[in-house]
Amino acid sequence: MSDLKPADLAKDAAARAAVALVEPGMKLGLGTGSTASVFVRRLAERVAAEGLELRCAATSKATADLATSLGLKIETLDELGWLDLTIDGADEVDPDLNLIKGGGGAHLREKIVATASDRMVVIADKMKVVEHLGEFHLPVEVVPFGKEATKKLIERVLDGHGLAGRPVKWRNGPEGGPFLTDEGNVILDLYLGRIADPEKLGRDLSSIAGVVEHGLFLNICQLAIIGGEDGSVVELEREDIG
Ligand SMILES: O=C[C@H](O)[C@H](O)[C@H](O)COP(=O)(O)O
Repeated sequence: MSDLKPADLAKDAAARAAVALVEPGMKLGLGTGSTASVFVRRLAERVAAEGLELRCAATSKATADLATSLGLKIETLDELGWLDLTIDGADEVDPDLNLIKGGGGAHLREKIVATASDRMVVIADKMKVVEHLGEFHLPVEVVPFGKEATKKLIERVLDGHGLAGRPVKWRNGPEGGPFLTDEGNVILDLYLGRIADPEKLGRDLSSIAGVVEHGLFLNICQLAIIGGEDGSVVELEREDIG
């Protein structure tokens, strides 16, 4: 991967460090997005070079397609049952290793896979590390049926969090129509700014019937590998916190 742009070097540094965590025989969850894709490429290189025996589940059709094209065999999460390790990217990482995910709309499957794993490790470039979650929009996956009523209920939740009037926008797909997730749902992006109480916001959003899943990943990630453009990596562990 000598043709990497400088901005991708940080992702590659984090991905390479994550590949070193993979052990023979592991059941592995593969994340979604540009950083997770670099990891999948590096993993495929190691598997080819070492003949590593692994079993992998993907968090999206896109990742499954990429992995398969690189010679990795993808099985369903149900076939694997439980995973040893999931490696994924993130849109924001806070000092407690809480995350915003779903910039690519894959956070539902990503959360199912991450929480069915003994360990979730996030790989990211330095730009993703924030003091407080919320500068990146918060994606919420919503069932299409009655979506405008669900939007009203979400706005009511935001009022209760002192976030009244913050923009909320249905995400569009590449063709201009609504973005559809792998599960056939739509995404409402919440442009909130600083989220003062992510735990409560997450609970309140999850209590709405039409909400399938939000992009707050709280107390799920155990390790964040943060890459720098100079190829350096910094590891932040959950045990280090507090
Ligand atoms: O839905 C997408 C995922 O949550 C991604 O892992 C996240 O958006 C980060 O993506 P990227 O590595 O492309 O910045």
